[in-house]
Amino acid sequence: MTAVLKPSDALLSDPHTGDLVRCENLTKRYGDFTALSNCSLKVRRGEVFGLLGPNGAGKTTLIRTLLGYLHPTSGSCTIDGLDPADDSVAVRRQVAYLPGDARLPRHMRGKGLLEFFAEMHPSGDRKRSFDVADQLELDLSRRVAFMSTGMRQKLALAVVLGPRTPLLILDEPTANLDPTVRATVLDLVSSEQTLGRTVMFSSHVLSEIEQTCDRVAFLRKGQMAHELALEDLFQRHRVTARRTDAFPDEISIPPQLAEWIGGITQTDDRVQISTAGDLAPVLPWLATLPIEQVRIEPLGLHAIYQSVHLGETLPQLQPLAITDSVSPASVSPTSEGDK
Ligand SMILES: Nc1ncnc2c1ncn2[C@@H]1O[C@H](COP(=O)(O)OP(=O)(O)OP(=O)(O)O)[C@@H](O)[C@H]1O
Repeated sequence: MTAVLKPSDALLSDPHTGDLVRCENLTKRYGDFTALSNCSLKVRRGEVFGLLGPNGAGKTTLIRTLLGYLHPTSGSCTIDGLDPADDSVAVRRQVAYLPGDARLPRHMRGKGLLEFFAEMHPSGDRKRSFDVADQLELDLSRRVAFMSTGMRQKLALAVVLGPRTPLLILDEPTANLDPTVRATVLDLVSSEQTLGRTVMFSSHVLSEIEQTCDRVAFLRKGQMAHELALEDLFQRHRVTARRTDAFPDEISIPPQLAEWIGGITQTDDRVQISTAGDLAPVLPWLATLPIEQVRIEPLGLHAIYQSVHLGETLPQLQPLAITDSVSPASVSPTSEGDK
């Protein structure tokens, strides 16, 4: 399903360019517990930015600090140059926010609720909210109390996608939704970008981030562990092949390919090579290796996520050594150029 919002609906003739969101060394402690530690981040205008991280990594804390619901322990953040700690009302005018645990008045019917929120928000737009509800095939005649969890999520999305704010922050927008509706929500997110809005969203579903985002940040234990442009990810591949008997214990990477080839990992019967960048210069070299049953696959966010989760530090633009599918104990000899 495709969203029907038209570019003519755009409010966003924002003359500014550059970063809409900035965090600098943001730290948030709850008592003795550090939920965010020295996080720095920039979200450019007009991009869809994904926040990834395991449960408890600090995603919601970061989002709520950006909105001024929480005050940083140290460091700073701004939205459109405004500091939410000083000017949270002005910041919230710029942002439509879908919390992970959106609570809606249970006694209201869907229709009345959308009208109410459209009137409440300075940039509210009743028609857009109703359009979104329609695309999500939501029955607005029901009371919130009698809606299923997924229906309430749809209603919350219709509330949040209505106002014409420059920034949209969605905390797990597709939680509790079936696969068809998830796809519609991702289409809606992409439409918002077409309309010129900047979108930040968190999700545990890596394929959604891959499909929708321009850049992604990985939070791990409150720290900004890695940032990645998806364009860069799509240039990374993993070559897996069976070693023939002629395969040497060590192979050397031709110097002219050094910037394309990352880790080489070998087990008894197979070899795995990670690449970054255009495959064209690498293929002729691969063809000279004594290997067979060659498989080349895009690296994918999952492999990166696993590496970040395991605490590896990944270089931004250099080739990656991803070893998630090979037990380090079984690797022999361990790689050349491996991290
Ligand atoms: N009010 C609070 N008081 C104390 N600790 C808190 C509070 N809110 C969050 N935390 C802790 O801060 C850490 C980060 O929580 P946060 O909700 O930001 O994580 P998250 O990445 O959004 O997780 P999830 O993916 O599970 O939603 C967690 O360890 C959590 O227990």
